[in-house]
Amino acid sequence: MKVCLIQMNSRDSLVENLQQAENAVRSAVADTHARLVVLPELFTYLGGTKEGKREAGQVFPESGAYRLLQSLAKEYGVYLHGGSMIERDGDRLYNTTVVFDPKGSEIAKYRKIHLFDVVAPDGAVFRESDVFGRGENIVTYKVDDHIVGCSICYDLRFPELYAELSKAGADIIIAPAAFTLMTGKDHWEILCRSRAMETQTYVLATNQVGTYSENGEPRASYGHSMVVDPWGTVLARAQARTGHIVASLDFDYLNKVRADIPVQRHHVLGQ
Ligand SMILES: NC(=O)CCC(=O)C(=O)O
Repeated sequence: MKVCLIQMNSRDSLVENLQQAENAVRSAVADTHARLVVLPELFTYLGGTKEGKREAGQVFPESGAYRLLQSLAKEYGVYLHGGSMIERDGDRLYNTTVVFDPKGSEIAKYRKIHLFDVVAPDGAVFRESDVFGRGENIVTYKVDDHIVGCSICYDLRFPELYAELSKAGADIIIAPAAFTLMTGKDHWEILCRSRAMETQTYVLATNQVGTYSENGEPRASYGHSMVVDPWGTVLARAQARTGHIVASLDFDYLNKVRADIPVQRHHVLGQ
């Protein structure tokens, strides 16, 4: 199965971000003919202000970002994993992934479980829970015969979520992200490779890249989106610029890794 990860530089303009995403999906599909295409976290609106986030909130299924992804999935006949967008449900906002199948039908919706409430060592303050409600459900869906598990960005730091997705049968786990430059340079690759090795799955980690601002403060995302195989090897890696990467997933190889080191059968604690 061919997969394509799109690395974007989203900012605080919904209109410009949707144009950027549409152009990126069109050129990625034309270039790679991938079966599964993945966008990054908050591709519709990143940073900005609390009011801006509320205005950019998308009501499902009628709002623009939802319709755009639906029509692109159908036009190209691909599975489109919509990174995440700001979802508005009544008064509440969520950081939400929506996934469409090649007919343009919604097949999964995942709300980010672990919200990024952190003061980074460089003093940058992130308080996602000031804006977003927390998701409560573990979500998987199927691409052809393969189960795909959903996570978003900070979720990468919580191996118990990945263990649950693995128990649910995931062969692929997807992590759209807006991982910070500051933390990403030290942690991103190690986290992606660790989660892939522990779960013996393909991890598709699609990051934002470049600068934006949040409440007037400068922010930067790390880039370096990557596809990691179940052995922990990086199959494809983006640099620190917008664009896309492609990789072919080999499920015979996945089965071999699981047969060689059968960790899923050897858990004795907490399973
Ligand atoms: N958007 C996020 O969840 C950021 C997570 C992050 O940068 C980290 O270091 O963790």
